[in-house]
Amino acid sequence: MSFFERLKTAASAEWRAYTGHPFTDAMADGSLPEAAFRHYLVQDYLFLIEFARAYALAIYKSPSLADMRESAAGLSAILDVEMDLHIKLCAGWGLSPGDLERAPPAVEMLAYTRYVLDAGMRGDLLALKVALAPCVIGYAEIATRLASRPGARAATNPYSVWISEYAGALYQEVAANARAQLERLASRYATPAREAELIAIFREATRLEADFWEMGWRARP
Ligand SMILES: Cc1ncc(C[n+]2csc(CCO)c2C)c(N)n1
Repeated sequence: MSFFERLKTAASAEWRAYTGHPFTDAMADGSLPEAAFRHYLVQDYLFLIEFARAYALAIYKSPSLADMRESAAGLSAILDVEMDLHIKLCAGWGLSPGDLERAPPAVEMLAYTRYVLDAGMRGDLLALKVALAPCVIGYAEIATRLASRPGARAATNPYSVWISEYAGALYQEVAANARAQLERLASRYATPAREAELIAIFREATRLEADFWEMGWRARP
């Protein structure tokens, strides 16, 4: 079994709660109230700013130039691609990038981003990439599942743009690269003695991802 499969198996209850959250199903069938999605997306913009810092930390923590380039590509995927989706969608509600940056941060956003940054600061690159894995690999898995639902990508679904973005080739490749890098790092730096610590980081980050959906889900009118 691959390293990532072992992490997922060890955190299977948390992984299921995250990747199968009702928020995601409601995006697929278009029934998610706009207010819930809007709250999620504004907080996700703040989340991406902090995650950009986590990728910058990963560049710093990289033992090799190849690892550095890998994290630099992730950083650019956030700053140059992913945030554009948020800016475009929020512009439709009359929100400017400045409005988004000034939004009051939710505790779920703070808890998750602080956790990942802290895991990265006290640990090595592998620990940081394990903390980032639920985010990068999870969204690719969720979007692929949602895109396979009938009507999910139809123009009548207000969430088709979001689904198509993460189910699209670009993000699928970002996730595949992240997964391959995780396997490479694990083969070099994971030892049986470290496995419990790495599983604990993965489980906690996955739980905080589910809490992030839950934050949006609670914002339903
Ligand atoms: C709560 C939350 N979790 C995951 C992602 C997805 N994501 C964040 S950074 C990144 C990698 C490079 O773009 C990806 C796929 C998100 N947007 N919000």
